Amino acid sequence: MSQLLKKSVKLALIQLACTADKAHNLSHARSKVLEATKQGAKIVVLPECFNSPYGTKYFPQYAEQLLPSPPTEKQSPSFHELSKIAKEAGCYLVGGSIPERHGEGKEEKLYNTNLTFGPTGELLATHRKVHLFDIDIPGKIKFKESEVLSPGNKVTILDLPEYGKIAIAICYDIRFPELATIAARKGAFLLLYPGAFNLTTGALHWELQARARAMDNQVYVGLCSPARDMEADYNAWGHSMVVDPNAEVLDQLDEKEGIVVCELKEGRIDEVRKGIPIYGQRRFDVYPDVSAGKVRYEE
Ligand SMILES: NC(=O)CCC(=O)C(=O)O
Repeated sequence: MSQLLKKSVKLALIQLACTADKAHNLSHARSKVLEATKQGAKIVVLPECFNSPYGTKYFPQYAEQLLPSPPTEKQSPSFHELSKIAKEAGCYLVGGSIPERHGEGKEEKLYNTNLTFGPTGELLATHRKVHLFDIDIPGKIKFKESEVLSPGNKVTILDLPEYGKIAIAICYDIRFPELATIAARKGAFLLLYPGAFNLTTGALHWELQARARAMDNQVYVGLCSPARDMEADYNAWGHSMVVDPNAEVLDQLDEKEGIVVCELKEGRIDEVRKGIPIYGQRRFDVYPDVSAGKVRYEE
């Protein structure tokens, strides 16, 4: 069996206390990433909307232009700061997400976009949230990202030469197991979701979704939330966590700011898949319509 994870690696999830002050969020993110890499982390993840409040009214105000790439400092301070942080810390930096503005006038669109940088500061991948968070649970929570955001249209998988492939998606994307399954079938050892669940759905589904994606695909899963702020319009669930390929929670935070650092072990995926060998037992002859088919993805 081929090793999906070529060598053990430490993953850090930074549950950042995000504020309305973008410059502060960026410098705070820098100090937390450096703290994580001092603990040996080589892959570091920031939360969804880590440099702005989370809410449809905030997205236009905080949006940055990313294309054509590279943007200028003025067009995207976050792009430049994340690139510098990745280089200074010498890590793969999965930069949570930021609101992105693309196009002008009637053509203008906003996206919820992840930027991922490599240890020399180069941009490795972008992922625009594919499934927008539109829900309405009477008396509990109503949220409609699609009022202001447009969806992305690809599965995002990237190859980290020393370790193997990882996949990135954003928050509500986790509810659509197809993205995860496609990424795992294409060889990802780790599925990462910067995300900001809330007090209603977080309690119900956050851990369940993380463990389900790990169990279905027998890969590592990391969910990285902002810290909870009860003064903010949107109260994030927190509980950033790492789940192993056997769907066991390796570590998780509570709702406060913090860092989770976990070692992802070479050989663990193979061990789990050997014990419960669903990978070799699929019956695509019975359900050919759910095989990967024509999927738009980027490596
Ligand atoms: N930011 C989000 O996409 C939130 C998703 C969420 O809370 C959920 O229940 O799903």
